[in-house]
Amino acid sequence: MQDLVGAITAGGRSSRFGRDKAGALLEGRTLLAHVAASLEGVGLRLLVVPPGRYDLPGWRELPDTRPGQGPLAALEAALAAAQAQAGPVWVAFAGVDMPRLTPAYWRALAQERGPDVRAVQALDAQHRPQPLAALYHTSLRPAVTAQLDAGERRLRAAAPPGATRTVPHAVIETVSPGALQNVNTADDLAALVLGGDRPPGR
Ligand SMILES: Nc1nc2c(ncn2[C@@H]2O[C@H](COP(=O)(O)OP(=O)(O)OP(=O)(O)O)[C@@H](O)[C@H]2O)c(=O)[nH]1
Ligand SMILES: [Mg+2]
Repeated sequence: MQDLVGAITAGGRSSRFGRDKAGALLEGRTLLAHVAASLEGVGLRLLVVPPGRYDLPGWRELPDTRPGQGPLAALEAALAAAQAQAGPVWVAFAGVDMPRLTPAYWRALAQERGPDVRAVQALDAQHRPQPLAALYHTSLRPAVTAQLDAGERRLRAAAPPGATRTVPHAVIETVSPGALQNVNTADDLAALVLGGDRPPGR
């Protein structure tokens, strides 16, 4: 994991959750702390967030270059900073709301990197590629900038169809059960607390 840069995008409004979901507690730790723990082994840690919002030791705060423009804009900022600080490198890009991510999850994705690959994504139970909790190479930054300049805001646009590898859901469930569970609402969190096994609700 040392050769990965970790980036957590944490500038959302949690409008569906009703209060800042990054600070919500699950098993005595915040959701943000759970996600950060999954990336403890990476070489460089970036938190894309409005300045001063969180105190996350070991993580370097990185302000949005296009504040409030969503996770695709946060990915642009992360790829640019990763390239500037570490050169051409893979970025493990996560949201604040996937507390079941683990180092084993990221290792499973990292195994799919290759010379002609620019993004690696997990497939959910419906075989849909998951754009958060995915790997993106810094060489995608110019394409992401062009997409944003053209008005694109969907994170899923970042993964180039011809250069994206996917990891089957069955593999994900074997190495890191429930890793894709995503907390968008209070009910999603309650389901996790109860050990429920809902599909990701993004
Ligand atoms: N840095 C940054 N992160 C963002 C931005 N918008 C959303 N995110 C993050 O993207 C991730 C996934 O977004 P959502 O699950 O929709 O979270 P959200 O936008 O806070 O929640 P809703 O308001 O309910 O959509 C979360 O980790 C958010 O914090 C943004 O403009 N900048
Ligand atoms: Mg979400």
